Amino acid sequence: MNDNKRKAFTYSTPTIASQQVRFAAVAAATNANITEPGAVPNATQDKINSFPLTDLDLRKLGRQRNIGIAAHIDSGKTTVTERVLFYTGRIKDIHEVRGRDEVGAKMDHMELEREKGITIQSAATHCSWKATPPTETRSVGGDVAEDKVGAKEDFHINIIDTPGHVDFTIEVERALRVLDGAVLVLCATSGVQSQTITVDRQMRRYNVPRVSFINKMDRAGANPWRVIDQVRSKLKMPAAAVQVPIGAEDAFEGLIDLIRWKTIYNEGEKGSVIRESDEIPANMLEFAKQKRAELVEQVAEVDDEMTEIFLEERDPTNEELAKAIRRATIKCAFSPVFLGSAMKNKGVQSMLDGVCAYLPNPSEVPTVALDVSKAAKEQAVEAAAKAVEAEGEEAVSEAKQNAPTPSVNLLPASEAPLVGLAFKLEEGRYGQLTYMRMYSGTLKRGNVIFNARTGKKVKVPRLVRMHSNDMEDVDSIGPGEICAMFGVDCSSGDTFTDGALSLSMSNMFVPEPVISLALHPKSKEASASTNFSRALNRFQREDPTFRVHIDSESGETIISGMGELHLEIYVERMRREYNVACDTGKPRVAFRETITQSSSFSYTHKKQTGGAGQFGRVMGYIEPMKMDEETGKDTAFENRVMGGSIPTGYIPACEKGFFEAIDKGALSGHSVTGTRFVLEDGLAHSVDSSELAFRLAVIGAFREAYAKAQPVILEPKMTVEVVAPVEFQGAVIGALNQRKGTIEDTEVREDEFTLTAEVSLNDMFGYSSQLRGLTQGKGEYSMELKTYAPVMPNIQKDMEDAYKKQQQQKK
Ligand SMILES: Nc1nc2c(ncn2[C@@H]2O[C@H](COP(=O)(O)OP(=O)(O)OP(=O)(O)O)[C@@H](O)[C@H]2O)c(=O)[nH]1
Repeated sequence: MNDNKRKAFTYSTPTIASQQVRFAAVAAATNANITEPGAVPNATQDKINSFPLTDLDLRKLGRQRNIGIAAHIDSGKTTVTERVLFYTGRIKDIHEVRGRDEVGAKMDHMELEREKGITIQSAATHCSWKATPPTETRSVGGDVAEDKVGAKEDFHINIIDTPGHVDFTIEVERALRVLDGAVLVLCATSGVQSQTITVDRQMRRYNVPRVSFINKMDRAGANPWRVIDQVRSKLKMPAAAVQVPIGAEDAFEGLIDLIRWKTIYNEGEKGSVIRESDEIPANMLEFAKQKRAELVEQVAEVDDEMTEIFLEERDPTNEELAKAIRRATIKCAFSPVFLGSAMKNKGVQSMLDGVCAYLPNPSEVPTVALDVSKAAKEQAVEAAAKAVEAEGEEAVSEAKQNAPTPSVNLLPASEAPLVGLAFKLEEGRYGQLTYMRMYSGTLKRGNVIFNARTGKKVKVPRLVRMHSNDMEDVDSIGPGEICAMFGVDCSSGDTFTDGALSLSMSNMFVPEPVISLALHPKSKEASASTNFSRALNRFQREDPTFRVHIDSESGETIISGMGELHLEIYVERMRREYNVACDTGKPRVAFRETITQSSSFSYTHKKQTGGAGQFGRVMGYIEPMKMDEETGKDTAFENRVMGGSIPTGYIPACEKGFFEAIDKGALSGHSVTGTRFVLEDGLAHSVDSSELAFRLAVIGAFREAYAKAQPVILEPKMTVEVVAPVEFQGAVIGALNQRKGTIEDTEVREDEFTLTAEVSLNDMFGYSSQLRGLTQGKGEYSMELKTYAPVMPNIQKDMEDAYKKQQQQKK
């Protein structure tokens, strides 16, 4: 080991000059579509830049972290969060998830969550933490030091504990959209699981840097090195441990910190006292050296400065190493791995130090907003036209239509114009609670703010900070913070400003529901009561993946969502919170239809019945469309009509017609997805044309084109992951084969195995009770949407025949 100088590790509180450099660096590193502030002459950007970060802002932001805790189901997120709250002094005692004390974890505050022992809604909280920098010693001299951690407040951390179950994936999406960093919790035995892969994908979608925490080091079969290998191979994320465990499984005692080169033991009541020592156990010295070398090598792969040090064959100083880890983590190029056992109260404080040391503060995360002002749009259209001026009129017109909405970079300056994103709504005991992430400016109680989507003004009567379901009133909230407002009417995803600038934060990815069921109140009184519809309205406003519609044929209320558990929870909440007990129909898979090739249309809708006629002619084509990764949308209407052959006033009616037409596909009555409708030309009549005529023309045109575009029926294919004791492996495989599943991977560890298979959702009904029966209740499974794939031709034929018969009967 080299003579590591213990220089003070700064948390690199950014300077104003370094801000500009950072934007460029982070933008390049994360591949984000970011314009460097000031690079384009832009009045809005100039205005934003005229409110630079003050020294006070920088000091505050440097100590601010907004983090999420995300993982596969049951990895221990809630248990970890509970420990964090205890060690930071936010809660006075620890209550276990499904604990015997019947209190339940603080963060699982819904009655249902405590009963089922799962997290359903993400909960927000905040705490203060006196972090020990990775290059400093916890003690003030002496070999062995004791320090009551958390005694002195320092870093301010907002935490969101998210559900692990895939049915509640929107909660994870929402949280990651507004967080600056995350802790990815992994189980030391089960490693990277299916939902870990989903969470990883979501983190990448929003460029969220993460530290990893391998939990459950006390479990039989715990093997952090295998888990780290999986993070590298399955998640393709360079990662290395910054700690080495002392002892394993039952004998897991403590950790060796590979940067500070110290041993760490949790002692005292519930592990709240940390004992540190410079003495590395002799039998571990070689191994620890080897692991530190591995850490340096991994970081050198992704950080230029560390590469140089590596090539010089020099041992980096602790400070150099910690800084390189920080740079690489913020670029999302590396994840430092911490180890511990939340349940046995070990390692959580060091992980928290890691959050403060390696995850970015709000000023280090590029924040892009769309400039939706009229002036900016006009400027963008002009610039787009100018760029293709030489290519002729058609190119100019196309460029004008496709001109992107200009974007600007926000700075989290407290004096800057206010911009905040309402990322989550919750109807609580005291009315609607709107969670906001503040991106710039300061929000004060009593302020009047503007909803960028609706243009409506609202007054903020009450501002609170959340601590699970408890709240604390505050007078103002600064940039980079997370808070909640009371009494502000809006939808999830709305942007709020103070009216000084017309800005909108980009949209959130909303996955489409995969399952639906019919729902009716058990009693006539309940059906007539307003509670039934009030509950459904509330759930829809809170959760964009929960949808309700009335089936036009049966008149039944149909609810759709992300899985059986998702819908089951809402039915249960309806009974408990609204006193409406409901009967449900059999869950049905949300099939879809799509086209497999382009086809053109030229369609005239013409009706001459006495008085005014109807006339509308539309020409163009439909084509397959891929899903937009950012928004999750895969249908679009594109207007390319030039020269006014269809008057612009009729275009919205055409668009309406398209969305009406795709609501029910011609093959099976399921909605049509993956389709773009391009309207190129048409004809109108000065007297007989109307909005209705064009709407009907588009519906007719779509039908004509659809039949020629080789349509197919799609079904959701799921990735199913089963973990069970080895003796049940044969039975589990047999049952999945019967369900026409394709086994993709099996991994056997000492006494349990993990199996991954692809199975149609339609073949998965009743699997949880079957698995319970097959494995004496010891098997667990999780399931998530992998893809939509065409159903087998014979099934498509059966579905088409059944739909035709149903249509004929109606006639
Ligand atoms: N052996 C062991 N068990 C743990 C540890 N941490 C959590 N558990 C247990 O694992 C189970 C799941 O823990 P939770 O904290 O609810 O996990 P979660 O990830 O929040 O679960 P969901 O929110 O339902 O996804 C509980 O029974 C915990 O007691 C640990 O360090 N070691």
